[in-house]
Parts: sequence; C-alpha cells; structure tokens
Amino acid sequence: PLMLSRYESEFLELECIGVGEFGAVHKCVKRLDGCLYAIKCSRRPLAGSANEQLALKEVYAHAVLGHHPHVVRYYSAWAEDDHMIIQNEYCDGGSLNNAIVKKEVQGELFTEAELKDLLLQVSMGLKYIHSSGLVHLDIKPSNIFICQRPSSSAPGEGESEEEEDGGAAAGVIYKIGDLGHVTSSNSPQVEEGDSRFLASEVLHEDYSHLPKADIFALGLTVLLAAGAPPLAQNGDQWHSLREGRLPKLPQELSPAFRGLLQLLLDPDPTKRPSARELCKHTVLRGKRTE
Ligand SMILES: Cn1cc(CCO)c2c3c(c(-c4ccccc4Cl)cc21)C(=O)NC3=O
Repeated sequence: PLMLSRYESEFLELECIGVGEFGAVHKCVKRLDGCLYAIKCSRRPLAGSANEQLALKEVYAHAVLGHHPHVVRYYSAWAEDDHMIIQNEYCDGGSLNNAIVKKEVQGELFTEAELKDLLLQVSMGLKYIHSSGLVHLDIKPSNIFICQRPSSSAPGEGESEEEEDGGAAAGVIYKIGDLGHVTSSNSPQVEEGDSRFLASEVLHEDYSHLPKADIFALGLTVLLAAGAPPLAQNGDQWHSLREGRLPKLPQELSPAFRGLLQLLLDPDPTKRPSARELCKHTVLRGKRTE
C-alpha cells in the first residue's frame, strides 16, 4: 500500500503472543532502541461505535495513569489503515493465568508467602489506579502480567522498583494490564468485565463502590492462584461464592490470610478493604521470610 505502515517501519515482529476477538498481540522489537514491546493490533472500531469508546478509554487510561511499577507501561498508540495499534511494555514472564496453569500441570501450588506477595503487589497497582480516580473493572489472572526481571522495555524516567517495594526486585514483579474496561470511579459508563470475576453489586448496576469491585475480582484472582477450581460464569456456584462461601482449597492457609481473603470477597462492598488498606495490612506486611 502507498502509505508505509508505521508499525512495519518502526518494529520487527518476533512472535504472536496472543489472539482474541479483540485482535492480536505481538512481541516486537523496536528497530530504533532495540527494546522489546508488546503491541496489540485490533481492527479499528466503527467511528462513533461503543467499541470505539472502549478503545479510546484504554488509551485515555494509559495516558492519565503515567508510570507505576505494578501497572503495565504504555508507550504509544496510533491508527493506521483501519487498525488501532497500542504499544505497551513487554512483560517477559507471561500472564498470571499462564503461571497458575503451569503450577496445576506440575502439581505444584503457590505458597502462602507467594500468594501474599501477589496480593500486595497487585494491591499497590490498584491503589495507584484508584488514587487516580479510575477503576480497572477487568482484574483477573489473564490481565496480570509477570516480569521476571526489571522490564525489558526502554527504562522509564524516574520509574524505580524500590520506590514501591524492594522485596519484589529479587523475585517476580506483577503488573496490571489490559486497561480496556477502565472507567472513572465516580461518573462511570461501566463496561462489565469477565462475569466470572464480576461482583454481584455491579451486575445489579450498583456503581456506588466501584473500586471495591476491583478488590472483589482481586480476591477471586488470589483464590485461583491458591488452587481453587475454575470459576463459574453463572448459576449456583456463581451465587454461592457471592454469598461469601469460599470453595475448598487444596492447601491449608493461615486463619489470618484466609480471613483476609474472606473479607476481599465479602458480599457487602463496604466490608472489603480498600487497596490502600491492603498495602499496609499487617497480614501482608509481615516480615519477609526470604
Ligand atoms: C496476550 N499477552 C501476552 C503478553 C506477554 C506476557 O508475557 C501480553 C502483554 C500485553 C498485552 C496487552 C493486553 C491488553 C492491551 C494491550 C496489550 Cl499489548 C497482552 C499480552 C501488554 O500490555 N504487555 C504484555 O507483556
């Protein structure tokens, strides 16, 4: 085609790392800086359509959110020949969902210390998103990405891991990704996320405590990492979980941690701790064992 695509001229496509109805995500290297990026190409939504709104909200959210060690970094977005393209930080460790499946296959479990580290890191990312007046609304294992070492994209100015928590620098770093459902926490046009992680009050269009819907989804995310069976999309299991009945777990968790998970999943959103409260929660801030 006459117009040389910016995507082709600026990037070398290395491999496809995800395909969905949204489009495809590739691991790419930027020719200029030699760094790796995750680039999502999706069909450009019809002008004025709901999908266009969603696509724009994703880019707006990234633009507003700037940099945080536990939120996937945004670099650029542009439109070309009927496609929307977004260039994000490449996280080299796959998604939390991949990690959960891998543990399952190997007959291994996340230890309680690892579960606490996961909960603390994602809470830090959520605290940042919520303090910016936004809510994610699609927190789930496949939207949490892992960096096995400080990210392999271009280093960010003033972005330092130890600011948030030196501890994670030694192990894995979890980052909240896919801001496609992000909306403002007080004047929401809510686009519901995955029903398996949806808080009951949001299903009933009660948007008065949206940040607590992210906390509920985070509780289910940690529950899955703890080895809970796959979540139901609807039906009795879906409802019983939302009446505060936790599924049987393949491991004994300490009463303190189990109690905290119970609180994250409380049917009453006002009973769930905020991300800020989680970040300083003694159960999560206990002395590190390693
Ligand atoms: C399927 N998939 C696999 C990965 C690599 C994990 O090791 C991945 C990434 C992203 C995304 C992504 C999600 C939503 C919107 C835009 C992007 Cl680039 C999707 C990804 C993203 O923003 N950063 C990623 O690493």
